[in-house]
Amino acid sequence: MRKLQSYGKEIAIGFVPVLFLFLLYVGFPPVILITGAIALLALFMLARSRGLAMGTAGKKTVARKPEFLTFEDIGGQDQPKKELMEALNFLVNRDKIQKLGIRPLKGILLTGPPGTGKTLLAKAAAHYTHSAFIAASGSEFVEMYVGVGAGRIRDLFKEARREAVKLKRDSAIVFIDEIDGIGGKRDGGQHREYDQTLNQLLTEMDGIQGDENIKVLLVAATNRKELLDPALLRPGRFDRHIQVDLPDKSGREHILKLHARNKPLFPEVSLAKVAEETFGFSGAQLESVMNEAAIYAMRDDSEMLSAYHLTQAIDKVMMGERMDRETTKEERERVAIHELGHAIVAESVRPNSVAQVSLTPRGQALGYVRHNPQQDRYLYTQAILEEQIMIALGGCVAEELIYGGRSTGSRGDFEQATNIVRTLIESGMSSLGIIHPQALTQEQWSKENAAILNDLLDRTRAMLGKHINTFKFMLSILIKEETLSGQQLREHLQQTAA
Ligand SMILES: Nc1ncnc2c1ncn2[C@@H]1O[C@H](COP(=O)(O)OP(=O)(O)OP(=O)(O)O)[C@@H](O)[C@H]1O
Ligand SMILES: [Zn+2]
Repeated sequence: MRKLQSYGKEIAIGFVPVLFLFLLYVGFPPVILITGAIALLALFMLARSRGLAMGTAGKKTVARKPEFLTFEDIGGQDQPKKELMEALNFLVNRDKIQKLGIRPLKGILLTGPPGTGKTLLAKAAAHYTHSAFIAASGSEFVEMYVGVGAGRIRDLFKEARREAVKLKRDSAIVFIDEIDGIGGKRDGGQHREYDQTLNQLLTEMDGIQGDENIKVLLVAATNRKELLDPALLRPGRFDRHIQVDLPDKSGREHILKLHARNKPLFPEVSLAKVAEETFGFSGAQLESVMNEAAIYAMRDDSEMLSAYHLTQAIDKVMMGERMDRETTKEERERVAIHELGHAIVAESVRPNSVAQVSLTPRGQALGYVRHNPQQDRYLYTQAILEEQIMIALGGCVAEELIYGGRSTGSRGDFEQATNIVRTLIESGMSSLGIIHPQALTQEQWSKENAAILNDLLDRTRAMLGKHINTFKFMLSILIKEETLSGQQLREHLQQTAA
């Protein structure tokens, strides 16, 4: 929208000299023309100072008309939406609030992982409260020169009020994404510039200045609340903290449906199934899945998106684009053994959990195991976490069993394993008992990590040792076919067990 408007302005300005020359040519007296031009210029300047021009608060700041983005356009996130609406009702029912002497709401902080819809929530909040909306990112205020950042904050709030006047609204919402860029913890006068910016923000939030008739509400977002300066978190600053998490299964289905609104799908496509298979995806990733699926459909010259296009898109968003890497025969065999290791452990600890083993290189991975959709979990038991570690270790254990040594292909697996070990320790499920994470010394950590991993490596070795023949048999299929279904794997495991 902004683009179009500013082009319009440029075209209009370009037209002025042409008109001038034309009028001169048809015999208009130059004196009248020049007087006219000066008058026009003066009118233009006046209009500008009245705030009819937009977007003066900072280079990248965007001022927009309240967009028609409503809470209904946001998938899942029922709890954050509810909490946000409750908080916003304070803004809507201002008179009532004042009569009861309730302190007006100053700021709402949205916390959560990237791509979960925090920006969308802020926009919907503007629509819900009939407010003007202005957005900026915390990174825009980090400047080399002292005072520039603070000036930009002042301009931003001024701009918000001006925008509200222009749109005849009595409130404005200022949205600052990545607020940790300005509102991070202050460390003893090191960053003077940074301090001034933050102070300015605090002053604006205290609402000392400005047009009292226009209420400005600050909505900010961060992925890392723990980095924020405590001054921002005090009551009367960000009064409401709303956690925006990754969507659960029904949330994912809702988001997929929203992004499928403008896409033709084959009738057999089940978005519920896609939702099942996209455990852990953010809203932004789900949007990407729908978009990539449409691109695959176009490549196939198909007029509609099929279930296959969606499966390909999920793999792409999860693992990266399919790569045509040149790999040697030895490498492919080792990768096959490694992936079979993950798959056989997975089938042993969680029967029916493997969907597919694949030797297709994608993104960083040379091969991968796709697991069947899991249920969303909110609680993990020690047994589940240990099984997950064993599945991660299965790759390197298989390489040891067949080749007598490991390769660099297990780095990611070890990282995953140690992350889960951390969860075990921090949840009081290790020999250290219940321990505060910050009280854990480096030495304790390394020792406990090694103890847990060695124990689980032993258990994984014992488990895979029984399947040497399965490895050899499945390897030949996998090398030939490039993929192996979970069903094929299960049938073979059953036969050898019998
Ligand atoms: N709940 C949702 N419903 C529908 N679409 C969503 C949802 N969450 C994310 N999206 C999609 O992802 C895009 C990015 O979301 P948004 O910018 O709101 O995320 P964010 O939480 O602000 O992320 P970041 O912290 O990275 O700025 C949206 O434009 C939208 O297409
Ligand atoms: Zn692996």
